[in-house]
Amino acid sequence: METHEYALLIDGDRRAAATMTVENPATGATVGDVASGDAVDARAAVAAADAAATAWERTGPGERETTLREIADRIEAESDALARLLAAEAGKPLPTAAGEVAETVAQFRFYAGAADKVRGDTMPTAPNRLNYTRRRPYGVTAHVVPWNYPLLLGTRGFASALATGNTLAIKPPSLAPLSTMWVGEVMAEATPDGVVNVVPGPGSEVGAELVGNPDVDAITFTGSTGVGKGVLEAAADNVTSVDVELGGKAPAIVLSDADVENAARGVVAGIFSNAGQNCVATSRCLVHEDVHDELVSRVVEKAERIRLGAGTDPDTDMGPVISADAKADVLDYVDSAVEEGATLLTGGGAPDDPALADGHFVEPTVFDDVTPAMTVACEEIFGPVLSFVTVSSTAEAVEVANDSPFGLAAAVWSESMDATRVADRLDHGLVAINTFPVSMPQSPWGGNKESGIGREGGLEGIEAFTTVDSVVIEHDGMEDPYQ
Ligand SMILES: NC(=O)C1=CN([C@@H]2O[C@H](COP(=O)(O)OP(=O)(O)OC[C@H]3O[C@@H](n4cnc5c(N)ncnc54)[C@H](O)[C@@H]3O)[C@@H](O)[C@H]2O)C=CC1
Ligand SMILES: O=C(O)/C=C/C=C(\O)C(=O)O
Repeated sequence: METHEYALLIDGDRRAAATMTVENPATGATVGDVASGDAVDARAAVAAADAAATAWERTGPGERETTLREIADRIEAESDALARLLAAEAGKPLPTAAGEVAETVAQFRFYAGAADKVRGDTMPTAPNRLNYTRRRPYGVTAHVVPWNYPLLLGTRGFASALATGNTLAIKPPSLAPLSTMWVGEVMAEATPDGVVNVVPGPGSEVGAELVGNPDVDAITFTGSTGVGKGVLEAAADNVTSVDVELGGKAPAIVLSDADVENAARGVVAGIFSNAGQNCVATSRCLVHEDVHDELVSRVVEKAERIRLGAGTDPDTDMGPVISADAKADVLDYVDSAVEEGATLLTGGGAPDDPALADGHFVEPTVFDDVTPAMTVACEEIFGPVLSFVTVSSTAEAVEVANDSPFGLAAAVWSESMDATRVADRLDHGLVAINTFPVSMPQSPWGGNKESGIGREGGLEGIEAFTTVDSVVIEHDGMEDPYQ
């Protein structure tokens, strides 16, 4: 298979550095090599973005719209190859990778269309006075990107920041960095030098420098809650604007009047897509006792039909998890559930197929008899492990769903208005009814409580990357205040 090589991308230059090798988590085969930068490189990226900021802000929205459309067209033209690269480096099935590339293109087009719709307000104040607001880009924006949906999650920030006239310093994920490099190169080629800078490297060096650099004006970070709290502290030190999207423990609530087959499809897709490595993965299913048996049997039957394999194999339904460490963590959670008294219904280990022996595979795993206090019902697993918690009323389902430090996403299945009543009471930033949570370019995205601060996506992405200045005009001159 073709391999990919990427250098650091700073101020329009491709700069060499020590490299790190990227492996396919399904096979261990080398997918490519990427330069690994350090704090000095990250500072150079910020300096380049700072130097380019004023000129980029002063381009008209029409020019930025054209640029974003060019980027979208180019990614679309290369979408098959980019999807194959993403499938290889992240292990996700090709249709999932292709869907992520398609959404990347759609995000660039959405924000291209939004570039000339960044508006302010006029406010009534006093008879001879006009007060209006204008939105301005922050300036230099730092983007720390995760590996689970590097294109979808990265582009949400890249496209809205560029459309609103900001410049970018990007830290791709350390695992699966190559597709971010690809999109970074496309963006850099379409924009003046310094507008887009990309520095892969260790999070503790490159990421920490970007989020702690006083010349960065806004930060967007997606990743673990632990690292996210450190990012918030670094932002506080410099009083930098910051959005963080962190961990989750999404409840899938199935009420007694749900269409059980529809719910089973949604619960299975919600937990097993991307091998459960999804911050909105519906990893705890709060099922009403009246439909418990039917739902559980349908879910187990579907989980057992999922075909494991390499992302690049067209027969694959679910790929591996991202690394050997991730696999060990997921299997530790499985052990904890067994020790704490849950009933293992299917899966629970690595597959015994010798063809999968070189990959970090975990079987689709389903537990029943889970209580809300068990570790698997409380902590983010980031793997293909579903826990059934039985509830006996809608009120109990809402209480259990909200009793979590996380508040990112939830899903509700019901054929009645109970679905919207429940949605109304959930303290989660994203609620899906009769489907599972998915991202769309038009929709705001983000979490409550420890799942994050701020919203990106949709027109909220425009707000996330602009500051509001208020301008007051006195039409008839001032009275002398000292007379
Ligand atoms: N909300 C989400 O979508 C995601 C959640 N996670 C959660 O995090 C767990 C660990 O995954 P990781 O990729 O290791 O997440 P992480 O939080 O360690 O890393 C996320 C990104 O931050 C960077 N980073 C690391 N240390 C940093 C620092 N001090 N300052 C700035 N940036 C830094 C990393 O290089 C990476 O690009 C997962 O098992 C999952 O539970 C991970 C990825 C995405
Ligand atoms: O829309 C999807 O399929 C997945 C979206 C996942 C995220 O936004 C996330 O993990 O943060």
